[in-house]
Amino acid sequence: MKTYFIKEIFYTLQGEGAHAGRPAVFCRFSRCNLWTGLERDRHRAVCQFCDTDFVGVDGEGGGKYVGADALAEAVARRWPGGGRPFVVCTGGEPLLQLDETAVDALHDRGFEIAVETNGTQRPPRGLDWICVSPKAGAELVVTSGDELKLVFPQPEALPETFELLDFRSFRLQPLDDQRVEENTAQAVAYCLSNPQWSLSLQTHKYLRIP
Ligand SMILES: C[S@@+](CC[C@H](N)C(=O)[O-])C[C@H]1O[C@@H](n2cnc3c(N)ncnc32)[C@H](O)[C@@H]1O
Ligand SMILES: Nc1nc2[nH]cc(C(=O)O)c2c(=O)[nH]1
Ligand code: SF4
Ligand SMILES: [Mg+2]
Repeated sequence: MKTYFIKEIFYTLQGEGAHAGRPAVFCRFSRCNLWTGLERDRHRAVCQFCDTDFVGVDGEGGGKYVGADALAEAVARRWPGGGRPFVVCTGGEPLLQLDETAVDALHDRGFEIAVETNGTQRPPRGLDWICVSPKAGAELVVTSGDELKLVFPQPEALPETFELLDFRSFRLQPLDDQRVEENTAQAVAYCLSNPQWSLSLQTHKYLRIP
């Protein structure tokens, strides 16, 4: 049986994108192909702006889950009951580990399954919502999906490069770094001039929730 390496599993509101405000269980997979997650490696990573700790399995609800049923049970235990159960698989890069067996196990427990991915790995069949966030310098292999959410600005990944791809919506998410306010103003201006693009705020950071 396959072992899934999970940093943390927690229940909160989806903070970003089209589903912002929706209650969701977050399943954060360990590891990414674009950064080791170690601060000493950040300067030489393909993706240098990551705001997330995805190293190891030591977070709340984290662990090494042996088999898809064990993982899906751990996710299901976090859902309070009622509504349509919703899980957001993120990371790290979830598509390094999330496979069709895990998708089936989550569906068996009634979950609608969303993923947040950097778009460099082919997704398993059956996902209900695919949000791709392209990274400058990383080859994009997922060129269709539900939502394209570009962290902005990335000088080597301009919005124009993506706007003809097969996504149902296009969003700019201001880069959260020391210049987040300028980045946000620039993203607002870009959306106003290019109305194919909408703004995605990381509302959980304003709300101070996980
Ligand atoms: C931590 S990533 C994990 C999923 C996947 N590896 C990816 O990059 O899409 C989750 C989301 O946060 C975004 N993100 C990461 N660091 C960010 C930052 N400093 N500012 C804004 N968004 C950020 C990513 O682009 C992605 O949309
Ligand atoms: N509330 C909340 N919403 C999120 N949407 C995407 C997140 C992520 O880290 O992938 C995230 C997160 O970490 N927290
Ligand atoms: S691809 Fe995603 S998880 Fe990996 S370093 Fe970049 S933002 Fe973080
Ligand atoms: Mg996050």
